[in-house]
Amino acid sequence: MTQHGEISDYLSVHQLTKKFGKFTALDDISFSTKLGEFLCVLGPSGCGKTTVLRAIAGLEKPTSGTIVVEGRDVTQLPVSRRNVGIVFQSYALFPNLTAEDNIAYGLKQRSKKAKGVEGRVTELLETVGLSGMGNKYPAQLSGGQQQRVALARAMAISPHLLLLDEPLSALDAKVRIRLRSEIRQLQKRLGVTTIMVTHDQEEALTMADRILIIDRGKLVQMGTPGEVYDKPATPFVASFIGSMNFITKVRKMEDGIFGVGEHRLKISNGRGARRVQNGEPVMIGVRPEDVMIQADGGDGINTLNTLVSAIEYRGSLFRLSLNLPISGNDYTTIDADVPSEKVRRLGLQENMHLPIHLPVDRIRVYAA
Ligand SMILES: Nc1ncnc2c1ncn2[C@@H]1O[C@H](COP(=O)(O)OP(=O)(O)OP(=O)(O)O)[C@@H](O)[C@H]1O
Repeated sequence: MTQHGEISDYLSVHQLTKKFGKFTALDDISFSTKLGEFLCVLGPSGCGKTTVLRAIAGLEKPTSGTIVVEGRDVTQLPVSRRNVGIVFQSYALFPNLTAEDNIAYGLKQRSKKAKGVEGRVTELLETVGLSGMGNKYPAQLSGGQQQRVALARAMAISPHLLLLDEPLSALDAKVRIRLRSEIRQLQKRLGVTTIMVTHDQEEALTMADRILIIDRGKLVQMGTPGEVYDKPATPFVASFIGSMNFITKVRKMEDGIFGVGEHRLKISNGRGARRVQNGEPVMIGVRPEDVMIQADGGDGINTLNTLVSAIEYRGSLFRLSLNLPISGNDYTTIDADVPSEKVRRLGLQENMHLPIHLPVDRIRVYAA
């Protein structure tokens, strides 16, 4: 490791802080990306995602911290000297220029020679699947087509870094899903290192090599989609990506054994469980799809008796709300996602008693 990350890192952001007056929008953010990687910056509205992207682009001057690209400190460089392609949420095309001219705009700015521009534009139109549509104006194109033009325009200058700020959020669901895979395939083919901002967890899970999760200006976790989903570092990450049941007032009894009222749960799930001391209060989390209904077995370990309080139809599955008595009149609610076929086969209904099983390796432990 060097001061600014691994030598092999393509981009590294080091202790990036951005203040707007007294308000800290980004607080000491450090991360790096490899060449050709697709990184998603994910978080709720106002958490600082766009500010991260703008700082990398050179549109926002950091209060402190450094941004290094290919070993070169670019923190003080203007956007024009950073070799980045940017696509924003709103298509931001010039309405009075055709698709072709929009794409050619950056090329012509860079080089006075018009030679070669035409060929490059034709190639880019083909790349984004708009061959033959170059002479249309933005108003004559659908939202998805306009965003493809914006993408072609960003890529026209062959940027080393592609920055996408919620490029799909203005599009309808079907187009969005199609463009997701188109952008990802294109990015892989061109091998351009890409950072995309999104507030859509599904978009991040399906597109990213790695996801960076920001909560109120702080980087809370960075990992592959599988890592952040299976091992969410904090309760915030756990409930922001997918859903998670939390059971509070849990105490560690001994290594691997936790007490919830009169119940004893066996938990073997990595560091979270080992870090806490015996007797310490903790909170545990289990995803609804990991709650097994008794018919799934479990040999009596982590078996809890619940009462079905509600059943909600969700198409391929049902979400069951289950009341779990903790002690005395105290109870907690656990959601379980059960395939529809199984709910029908077992004849599950409201007010039924239902034993459930919590798999030892699917329970997360968090500080109370
Ligand atoms: N120029 C500015 N002046 C003052 N405050 C700003 C400025 N730009 C951003 N902020 C504030 O910084 C915080 C982070 O803004 P940012 O746009 O990065 O959030 P975001 O995560 O991209 O949100 P969204 O998903 O809603 O676009 C917000 O609270 C915002 O109000």
